[in-house]
Amino acid sequence: MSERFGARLARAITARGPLCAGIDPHPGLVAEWGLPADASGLERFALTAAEALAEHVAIVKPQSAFFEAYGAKGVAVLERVIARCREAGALVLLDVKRGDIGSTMAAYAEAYLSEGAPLAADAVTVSPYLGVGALEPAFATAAEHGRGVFVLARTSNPDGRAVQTADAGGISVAQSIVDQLAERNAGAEPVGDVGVVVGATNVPGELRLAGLNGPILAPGFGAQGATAEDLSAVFGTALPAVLPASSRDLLRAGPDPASMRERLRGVQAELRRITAGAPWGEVGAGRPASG
Ligand SMILES: O=c1ccn([C@@H]2O[C@H](COP(=O)(O)O)[C@@H](O)[C@H]2O)c(=O)[nH]1
Repeated sequence: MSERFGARLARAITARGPLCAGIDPHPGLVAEWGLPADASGLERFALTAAEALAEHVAIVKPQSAFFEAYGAKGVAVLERVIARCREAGALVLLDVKRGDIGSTMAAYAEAYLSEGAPLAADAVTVSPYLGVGALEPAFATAAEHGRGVFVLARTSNPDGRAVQTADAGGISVAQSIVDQLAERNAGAEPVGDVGVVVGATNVPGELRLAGLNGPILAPGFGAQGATAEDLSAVFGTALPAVLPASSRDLLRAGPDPASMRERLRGVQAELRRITAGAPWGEVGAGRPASG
């Protein structure tokens, strides 16, 4: 069996910091970069971003939707972007937000998490709307191949609030997802292989995350308005397990790679300031994690 994802992630973050750089080739950004609205423009955009950023971050998150929009050619570009990021020593978290009944989930797991699959990444995002149990094939395939899974819990968009904060027997739906995943990660060192997605735009104190023993992907940082201070406030003592994710804020500095790297360095400096050198992954067990 390959080395576990949680161990690989912790090592990468210790070397390069916790920022997760997103590659989201929004059509508007592709146009702003002066590139054509076709698969060749998509490829120039995504590979330029990968070359500028991937060497300097622990983890890169391509957003699959923007590649799928170009059909088979776009998916072929995505394969090349995954390969390029991994060559640069970054882990790749493919943002696909898949979720289905278990038998279909097994096919998604093969597509994204099995060895040798054309779109295999180091980790993927999944949706628990069909039940955390339905995601079992993804957890199993990920574990078998040293890969990870990030489950949506409390997303960064305002529309997520109603369903995710609904009552699930005395706790919120989001908290029940976190708690179920915490059981899976129990005892893993330095952290488990199953993470959650919790937006940096959320209200401090809404979730108890300290017991998760897994990584927390925090989109909403940057273009959606959350700042480094918000990360501190929202995640509290769980901050050492957080991977702040930022896409447009970095990509808007392009197409010049040096300008993108300069923006990246600025964001990384901000993150060092709020984490004050605390080792990544060491969350105070049993303490309230946020708020
Ligand atoms: O709750 C969520 C889950 C995923 N995302 C994704 O993250 C990036 C954010 O991009 P920015 O440009 O930094 O806003 C994007 O791919 C989303 O699909 C999220 O925003 N919130």
